[in-house]
Amino acid sequence: MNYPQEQIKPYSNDGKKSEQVEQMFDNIAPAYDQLNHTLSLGIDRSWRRKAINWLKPFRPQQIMDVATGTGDFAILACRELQPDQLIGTDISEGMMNVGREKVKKEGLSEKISFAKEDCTSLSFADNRFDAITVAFGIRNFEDLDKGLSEMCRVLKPGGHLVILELTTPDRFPMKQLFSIYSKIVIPTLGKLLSKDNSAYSYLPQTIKAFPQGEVMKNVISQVGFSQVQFRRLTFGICTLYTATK
Ligand SMILES: C[S@@+](CC[C@H](N)C(=O)[O-])C[C@H]1O[C@@H](n2cnc3c(N)ncnc32)[C@H](O)[C@@H]1O
Repeated sequence: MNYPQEQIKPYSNDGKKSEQVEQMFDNIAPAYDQLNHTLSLGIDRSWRRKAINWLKPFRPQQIMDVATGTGDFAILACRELQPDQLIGTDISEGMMNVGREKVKKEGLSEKISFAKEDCTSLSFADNRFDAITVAFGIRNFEDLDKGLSEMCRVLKPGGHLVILELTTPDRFPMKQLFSIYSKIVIPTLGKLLSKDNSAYSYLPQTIKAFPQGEVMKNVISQVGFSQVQFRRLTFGICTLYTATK
């Protein structure tokens, strides 16, 4: 299926979305961590914890963190879940280079490795991982169905998927407040701190266009996952989706 966010590109209507997304994240990589925690007022840390806590009872040993970026989720997941191996994958080497440094500083290089992989066409064998995590990345995929199908393919039967994604609150007054925040605060601060004029306009546009809640639950189910559930966090600014293969 075609989804509206797949047509939204950071820089130009021409050219491949994935190439523009890669270039955008390479550009903003040095500023990403600071901007991320500033724009979310630090709440992203508690969202990440909730996602990881959901995985705890399953004790996954082989984990892939898709769209791992600068590795925040991978590092926390490694500390909390103590897997044998965690592979962070992403299309942006710029983002992963920041992550590689952080992993080294944290003394986790034995456990966490990084690999350049586009999630819509993964090089891993079928049934390779016990768990797959994706935090704030899936919205950028050029082909959402393909990305989800690939995750399903490389997950073991009975393995678990957890997705965190930004969403739009649907109730007063958070709906109105979030609208102002995403139209004014995010692009202005983003432009100032990242020096990329387009990146932080692209961000709110894709949040608005991306399938949410029940619609997203159906999208995840249709590629082959079962027991798909979702939970809105912080008035619906973020949604946690969980599923089993
Ligand atoms: C907003 S960042 C999120 C980074 C990290 N997961 C976090 O929680 O901070 C989104 C990441 O998704 C990556 N990404 C976008 N499209 C991708 C794709 N098709 N396959 C893999 N990674 C992708 C980007 O390069 C970027 O690093």
